[in-house]
Amino acid sequence: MFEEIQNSDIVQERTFLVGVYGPQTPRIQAEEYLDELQMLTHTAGGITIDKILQNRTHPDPSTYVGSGKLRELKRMASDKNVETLIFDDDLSPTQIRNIEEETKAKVLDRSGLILDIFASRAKTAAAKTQVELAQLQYLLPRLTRFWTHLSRQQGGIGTRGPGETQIETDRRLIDKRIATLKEKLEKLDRQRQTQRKRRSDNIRISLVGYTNAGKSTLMNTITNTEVLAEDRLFATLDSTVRRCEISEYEVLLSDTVGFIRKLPHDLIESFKSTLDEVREADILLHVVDASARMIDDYIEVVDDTLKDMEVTDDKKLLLVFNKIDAIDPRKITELRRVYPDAVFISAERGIGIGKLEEQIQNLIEEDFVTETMRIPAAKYEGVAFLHREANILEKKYVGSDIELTFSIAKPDLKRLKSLLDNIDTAESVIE
Ligand SMILES: Nc1nc2c(ncn2[C@@H]2O[C@H](COP(=O)(O)OP(=O)(O)OP(=O)(O)O)[C@@H](O)[C@H]2O)c(=O)[nH]1
Ligand SMILES: [Mg+2]
Repeated sequence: MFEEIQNSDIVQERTFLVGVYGPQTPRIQAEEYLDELQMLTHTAGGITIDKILQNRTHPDPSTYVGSGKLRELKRMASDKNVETLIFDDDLSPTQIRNIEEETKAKVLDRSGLILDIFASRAKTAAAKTQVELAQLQYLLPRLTRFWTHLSRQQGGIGTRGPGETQIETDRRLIDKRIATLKEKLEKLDRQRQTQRKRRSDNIRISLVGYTNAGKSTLMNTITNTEVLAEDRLFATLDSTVRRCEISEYEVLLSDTVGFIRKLPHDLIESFKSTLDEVREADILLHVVDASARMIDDYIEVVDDTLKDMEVTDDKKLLLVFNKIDAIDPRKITELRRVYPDAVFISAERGIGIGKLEEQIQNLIEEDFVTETMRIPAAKYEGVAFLHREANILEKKYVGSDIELTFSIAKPDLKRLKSLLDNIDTAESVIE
């Protein structure tokens, strides 16, 4: 499954994964979280030697787990040759320092790990810039821990003013870099916006969902192309947009970055622009891995993240359960009962795709609007699309114009308006 990373030339970092459970997080849930953390660790190129859970009302403010547990961790780590401890929750700078001092191990938290993965997977200029920005923002409050490391890296570059500490210099360097990156992102954003404007008359559909749900696979199945899809978390970091036809409608389908529980806040912020595709979509297809254990949790994380990003307003949302080839039919029946409006598919095997397209068509056609519009008579004759798609309710001549009242599907109205803008003679017959 992870053969590229398990290449024998590369010595994998040996890790322990550490979490807590208690009244707020039941043990079974905490175990599931650590399974996910293990998957993240694999994706980052690490190997999980053991998973350690402690029962606590809440994490210890100075050492996360209790001090006894910490000593035990230290002993276990040295027994098993483990150099890295990865914690399932974000750690404060104090916690990181204390744990490192006590155990002499390298300490990483969930956000740090996710940021690492994003950094290694980012390919385009936009994704790279976004990730670097997120990393620096994550680093800034943690400088107490990182400053020695940073001063080693940037030692020669900074101009350390008199009386300044190294941390202040680093902080200044980082602030400056953050400002540069933000400027760069704004520029990239403007470019993207111009591209988007050019396509604004199309119906737009976005695939959203938890990481590894099968969004890219579905994109490939629908559009008959090859977007990278693999059994790793965060295979996709950039949105890909493809033009395709769904039940005779020409649509733009976009594949986006997957969400995850406890997505680092800095990442959400910097990936907001990547999610513009989602923000501007007419329909969201929420892809869910039906073979996962805690489906409701996953759905909730995605719903919450979408809400955080304020992208769900005025959008239609279709729940798509994927990977039904990998589950017991009884589970499908149960899911159907709980989610009667959902569609069930296997993106990989091409099962249920016809039904999915039908549902999408229903959503597209669901809301017809009634519109009154004045069109020069010459144009009226020319636009075949109008005659085919609109249901004309009233027609009145006003001078050389025709005033029309008609009902039409919202996306068709968009299309019609852009056709009318681009036609200027009675002779042009535009489809
Ligand atoms: N059994 C089964 N596996 C599937 C199906 N669809 C996708 N997968 C597998 O699930 C894994 C993840 O698929 P992707 O399409 O990369 O998932 P994604 O949602 O794009 O993931 P990220 O880009 O990482 O967020 C891959 O190993 C796919 O082969 C399916 O219908 N059935
Ligand atoms: Mg993907």
